[in-house]
Amino acid sequence: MQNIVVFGASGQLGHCLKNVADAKQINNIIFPPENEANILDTDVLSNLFEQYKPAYVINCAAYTAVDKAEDDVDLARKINRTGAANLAMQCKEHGAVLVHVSTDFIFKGDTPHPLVETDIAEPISIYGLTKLEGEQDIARILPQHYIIRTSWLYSEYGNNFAKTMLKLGAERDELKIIADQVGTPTYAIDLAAAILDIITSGGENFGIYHYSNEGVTSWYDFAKAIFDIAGSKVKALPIRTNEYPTRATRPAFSVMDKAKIKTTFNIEIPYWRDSLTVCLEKLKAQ
Ligand SMILES: NC(=O)C1=CN([C@@H]2O[C@H](COP(=O)(O)OP(=O)(O)OC[C@H]3O[C@@H](n4cnc5c(N)ncnc54)[C@H](OP(=O)(O)O)[C@@H]3O)[C@@H](O)[C@H]2O)C=CC1
Ligand SMILES: Cc1cn([C@H]2C[C@H](O)[C@@H](COP(=O)(O)OP(=O)(O)O[C@H]3O[C@@H](C)C(=O)[C@@H](O)[C@H]3O)O2)c(=O)[nH]c1=O
Repeated sequence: MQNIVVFGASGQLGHCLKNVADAKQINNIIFPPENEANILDTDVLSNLFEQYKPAYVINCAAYTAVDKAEDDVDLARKINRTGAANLAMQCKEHGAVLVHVSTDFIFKGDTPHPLVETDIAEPISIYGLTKLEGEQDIARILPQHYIIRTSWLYSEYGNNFAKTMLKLGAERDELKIIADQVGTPTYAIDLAAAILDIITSGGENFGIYHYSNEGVTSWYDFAKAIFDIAGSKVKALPIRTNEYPTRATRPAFSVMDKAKIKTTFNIEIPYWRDSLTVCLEKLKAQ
């Protein structure tokens, strides 16, 4: 099999891809460090594509600070839109397939049903808008793409809600957590495994796919599960969105329908609480 190159290798999902690729003994996968693989530097990209001649490129590089993006629009757009477009152009020139990771935050969050890939995207934050622009540029430039929208990523790596809850839970007696934003957490290790399964299947079912863990929850219930499984004594109090003001607005409902990815690639998706248990066990063992 030809080379796979991962951009954004030091981030949360990049780490998980490395972990899963090692476990699956996939050896033809390259993880160049960010300082040697800036997706905004087209000369650097050109050299990397010449050097590794990838058949597949996985883009995990992104501006993911949702609140900060509201005041840092130019940089968020550069990384989430221009960076994604740069990779698509390089892929087009060098005959590579691009696997790009996107987000549930491209949706407004007001549908009465789990979101399917063809539902209208209507972002309500700068992060969501710039991620959508990235998707649209890729689709325009490169038909050979997989855009995988995921939600509420967490793992033992990087910064994420699960690790924040464990940290705050150890410092405080009680925590107020939003209970009226509903979605599905995704263990980044499960997503990494799904991405590598799609690539190694070698098919050409290009397009947009939704992937999260199975089930539905709120941030409050997610936090409660984290505390229960970890044995934390902290008291979690459910609150409404307006009781926890944030710079960016987040979707109230961003549960995604995964039928397309499951049937196309024959993927089995774990239930969110089962995967959370696995992750918390790994964190405990660290
Ligand atoms: N985290 C989440 O909850 C969710 C994430 N997603 C999407 O999943 C993908 C992976 O997210 P996740 O791993 O959590 O994100 P992280 O923030 O952990 O990782 C993003 C990585 O991108 C790197 N990066 C930023 N700018 C550039 C650049 N110009 N060139 C190369 N690399 C760059 C960052 O490096 P540095 O740290 O040095 O800036 C970082 O290593 C992203 O596309 C994100 O939008 C989707 C849904 C949920
Ligand atoms: C820390 C904290 C957060 N919250 C709320 C705020 C917010 O609505 C929700 C999650 O907060 P966070 O800031 O950790 O997560 P956030 O950065 O909003 O997570 C999002 O990240 C981007 C990258 C995505 O693509 C999304 O899918 C989603 O995972 O929990 C509380 O209610 N109480 C708290 O103590």
